[in-house]
Amino acid sequence: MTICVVGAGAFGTALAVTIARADPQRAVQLWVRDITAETTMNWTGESPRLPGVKLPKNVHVTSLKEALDQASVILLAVPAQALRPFLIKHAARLGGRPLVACAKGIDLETLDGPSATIAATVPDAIPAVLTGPSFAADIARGLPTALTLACADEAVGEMLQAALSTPTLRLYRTTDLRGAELGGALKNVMAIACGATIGAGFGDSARAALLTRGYAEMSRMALALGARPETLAGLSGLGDLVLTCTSAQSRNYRFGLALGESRAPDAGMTVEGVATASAASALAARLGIEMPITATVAQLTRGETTPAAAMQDLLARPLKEE
Ligand SMILES: NC(=O)C1=CN([C@@H]2O[C@H](COP(=O)(O)OP(=O)(O)OC[C@H]3O[C@@H](n4cnc5c(N)ncnc54)[C@H](O)[C@@H]3O)[C@@H](O)[C@H]2O)C=CC1
Ligand SMILES: O=C(CO)COP(=O)(O)O
Repeated sequence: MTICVVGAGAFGTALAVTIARADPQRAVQLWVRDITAETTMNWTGESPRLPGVKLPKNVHVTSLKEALDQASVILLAVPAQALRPFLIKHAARLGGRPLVACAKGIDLETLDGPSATIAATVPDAIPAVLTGPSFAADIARGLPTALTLACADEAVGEMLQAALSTPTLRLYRTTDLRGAELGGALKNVMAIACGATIGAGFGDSARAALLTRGYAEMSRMALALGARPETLAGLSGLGDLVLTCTSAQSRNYRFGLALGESRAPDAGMTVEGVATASAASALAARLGIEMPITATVAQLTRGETTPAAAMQDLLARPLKEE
């Protein structure tokens, strides 16, 4: 099986590295969008997004479009808002095989998750999703990690699970694409909320409340869209929520922390929760469901409120049953 990973950022590189290490006989293509990126990575032997992680010999960095044609499985590790443009641009080269979305977000323009985006742009591909609690740096260091592989086609799901699991990266399987991808997308929004809460000095109890009520919001949206509750309770939902809302390794959490501390966030980071907060708010309005934390994070990221005012508004909401 020929595996091609699209996007040589932190996550794409970590996946390519761990898959390649597991079987030195297997060539893994790591696709970058231009020759400059290809030359730089071949020269340095690493990705600028994952410094210090040397690429094994069987990872081949390439910008050749033919690498897409030749792959039997393609992992899509570009940011969520870049996924649809990438798929539209290369649709003719991507059909007829599994496309595994690794991005965690909701498209701001269509309000679709990655699997619906694949279905809409490359209708004859088999959409799959790889998601769950994992920092790229941890995967690349070979630390133990467990993720969710979602694919509606059970046989293809089993094939992908076997092909992408490694001795340190353990994949669990589900057919609930919607639930898996929504957990991954929405936990980023909650991580911004939790970071802002800690940054503003509201304390660990407030964070636990936000994490828990955030989980209720995630489940509400996912169930409204046909997801299964057990998916939300699994690695891709609760698992990733806990990781991202409690670790300063998370860029979404750090972005929130900066907002809470009234300082500028680090520049140039991929922070999926920013666009996804607005997309999820719009989707909640379309579905007619309440997602107050998500709406608050959307306002925060657009500069329409402050952490202090946001917390006051959340606390002042009408009292209700849990
Ligand atoms: N970094 C992490 O620990 C994890 C990230 N993810 C998810 O993976 C996705 C990507 O994140 P990172 O790799 O961390 O971001 P990153 O910012 O490190 O890298 C993104 C990469 O995508 C490339 N890219 C953007 N548009 C492209 C296009 N049209 N064609 C080819 N390449 C393109 C960029 O050049 C960059 O190298 C996000 O949705 C993130 O939520 C998921 C799990 C862990
Ligand atoms: O998705 C992740 C962990 O599972 C990575 O989180 P960040 O994008 O917030 O760094």
